[in-house]
Amino acid sequence: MTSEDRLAPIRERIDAIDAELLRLISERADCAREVAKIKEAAGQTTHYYRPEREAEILRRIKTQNPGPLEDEEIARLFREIMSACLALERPLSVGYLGPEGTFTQAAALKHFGHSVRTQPFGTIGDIFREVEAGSCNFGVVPVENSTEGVVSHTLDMFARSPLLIAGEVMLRIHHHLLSRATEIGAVRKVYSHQQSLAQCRGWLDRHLPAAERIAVGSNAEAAKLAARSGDCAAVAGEAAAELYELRSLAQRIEDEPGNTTRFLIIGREDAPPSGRDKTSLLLSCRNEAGGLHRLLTPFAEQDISMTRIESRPSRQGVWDYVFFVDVCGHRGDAEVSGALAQLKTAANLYKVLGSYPEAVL
Ligand SMILES: C=C(O[C@@H]1C=C(C(=O)O)C=C[C@H]1O)C(=O)O
Repeated sequence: MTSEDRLAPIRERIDAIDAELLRLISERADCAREVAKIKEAAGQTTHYYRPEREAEILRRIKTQNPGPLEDEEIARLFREIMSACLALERPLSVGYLGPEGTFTQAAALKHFGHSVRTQPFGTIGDIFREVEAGSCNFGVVPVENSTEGVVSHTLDMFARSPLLIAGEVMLRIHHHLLSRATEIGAVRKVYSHQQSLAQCRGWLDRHLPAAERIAVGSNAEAAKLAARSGDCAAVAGEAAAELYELRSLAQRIEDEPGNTTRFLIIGREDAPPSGRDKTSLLLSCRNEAGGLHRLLTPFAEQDISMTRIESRPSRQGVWDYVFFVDVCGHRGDAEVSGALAQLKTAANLYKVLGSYPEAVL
């Protein structure tokens, strides 16, 4: 039997499976449409997106996955199916820190899938404003260990904004050397955001010791500049390569291979409980011995783990600080709401920034 003979029946099976998949996906889309009708009748007209429900579905898919596809891979496929089903009614509009090709755009698509309408904005402040005004349903902003260097700006915006956090996204950041040049030796200038240059310093020292390094506003901006001249390169992500038609001369050039950036989804409301949630808070205490310790004691007493604490100058007094705190659990959970009630009376400043599902993908 030739290999063609052996392939034929397997291909027939694949065709039959595809037909079945198509039928099932269409049936699923019909169900999502029914859900939308019911939500519409109940007066939910701005959007039908339910972050906690999507997180539950993705978690379940991952635990039920029989293989051979990886959990992450199968979840990504279902992510796209849900995104397409949701867009049937009205695609969500999602603002992100642009220009096109930034890691923030990649984070937006990872979280919402490719059927949303993404819209680039020049600054984090613009994204907050557009979501507040209702011209975008959600916004995506980098917050921790960011490659775009805007962590503190995002935190400071929360102090002033009524917006809430509706989700988080973790994105592995891989940097590539992108250029119109055909070989690394031809590169005289390297553009990138200063944090990306810093994250690839070792590689650049070894492979391009003589090239000038130029810091610009974003990696996408760097790719745009690199596209203008044959002896320039950008350190940027894969999306920028495609967008600006650049060759990837070296891949994954970051010095730390585990490099991950965390992004937040901001909206006019946060998310109902999904079973595995986080709550973010903005707090400050009196500037006295043991002040922070007393402030955080309710979490310890209720056995609530804190996943992050970040301090920022309050801008009100020279030595006053505000703290951005993330804890495990939803503000509606008994332990968390008990701790928050105690905290509220002890804190100078107390603001819940939102409860939302832990990142699944
Ligand atoms: C179908 C629903 O609406 C949307 C679509 C979902 C899906 O395709 O599974 C899940 C949650 C919502 O974002 C729902 O609320 O169940």
